[in-house]
Amino acid sequence: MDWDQLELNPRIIASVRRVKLKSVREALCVSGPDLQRLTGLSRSDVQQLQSAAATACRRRPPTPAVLLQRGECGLRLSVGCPVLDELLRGGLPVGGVTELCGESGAGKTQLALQLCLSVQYPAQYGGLDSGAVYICTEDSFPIRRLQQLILGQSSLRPDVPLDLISRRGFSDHVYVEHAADLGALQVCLSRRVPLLLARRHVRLLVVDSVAALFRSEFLASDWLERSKQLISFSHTLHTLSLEFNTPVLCINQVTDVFGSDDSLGPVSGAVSPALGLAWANQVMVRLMMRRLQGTVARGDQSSALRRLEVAFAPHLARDGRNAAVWREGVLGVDGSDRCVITQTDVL
Ligand SMILES: Nc1ncnc2c1ncn2[C@@H]1O[C@H](COP(=O)(O)OP(=O)(O)OP(=O)(O)O)[C@@H](O)[C@H]1O
Repeated sequence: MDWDQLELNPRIIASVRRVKLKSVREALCVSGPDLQRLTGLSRSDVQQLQSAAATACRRRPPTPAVLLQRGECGLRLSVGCPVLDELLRGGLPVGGVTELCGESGAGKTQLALQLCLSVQYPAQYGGLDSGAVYICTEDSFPIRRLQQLILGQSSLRPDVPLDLISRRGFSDHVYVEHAADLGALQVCLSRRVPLLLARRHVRLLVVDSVAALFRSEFLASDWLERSKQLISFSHTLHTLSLEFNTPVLCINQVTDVFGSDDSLGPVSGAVSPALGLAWANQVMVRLMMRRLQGTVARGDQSSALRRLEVAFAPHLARDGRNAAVWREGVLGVDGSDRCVITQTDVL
């Protein structure tokens, strides 16, 4: 950054130039009286100089609310399906943390893998022309399923020219990390992930899943320590997301909801995202994936019916779309005769 970029009186800039400080940042390493002595400026001139330099050097990422206000959250990462993109007004917001929660087998990992491929397309096809980093905390990375999804890209993405799909080395741009405990996660998020983001190798961060580590490492009585760690973890995610303009997707499990009288056991069919309010307050968008009582038929194939719902988001209505997991990926049920719902309780 050059001195001319600072909003300062040209007389002050001329004086500071004579001293030959290497950079604007260096001016902040010299005390006020020393700057006065070196430049011959008055105390108030030096104060103006220091505050202009500090403002210019401060890299405070704007909050999601500010980004939304400025319309900078407009950039989205497509999910790779028009029906689901329509629900999300284009896909995942690029600045902020999105949580995808749901019961086991709901299809969360399937959607996350699909996003790892979608991010690799150019912007005109809803991608960010970059790779993804996928942090596994619990299970091993589903490499076979990823390869199957790569082979299915031509069916999933009829909007993309075939030669563009076949030229992409999709699997070379998905960086897999394993973090078995909070210490390993911290190392990963503070060293390797920022490096991948800074070098523009990736522009999507997936954590699968957040609940696993925070559930296993803390006893119920450690709730205060757990909340502190959760807030510090989410702060790291927000900073990475906003500094590198990168969507962050956190997968989370759900827990059964118990009625007021615990002896009656869990309320049938009622679940709530794991990790409670301390975590819920840290995410910008919460999506929920559920398995419904029904199936979707397509030709001679059928699949269990699912539903992707917006639980909360600053820019989205609470709404949902029915979906299914196919060999080529997760697709919303689109009302055309391609998919027939044979039995369901929610439409
Ligand atoms: N090749 C495939 N073709 C069709 N459906 C598939 C295929 N592979 C997986 N599925 C569906 O995806 C489901 C698993 O989804 P996924 O692994 O995303 O669940 P999840 O929500 O991440 O669960 P968990 O929290 O246990 O990891 C399977 O039960 C199956 O219905």
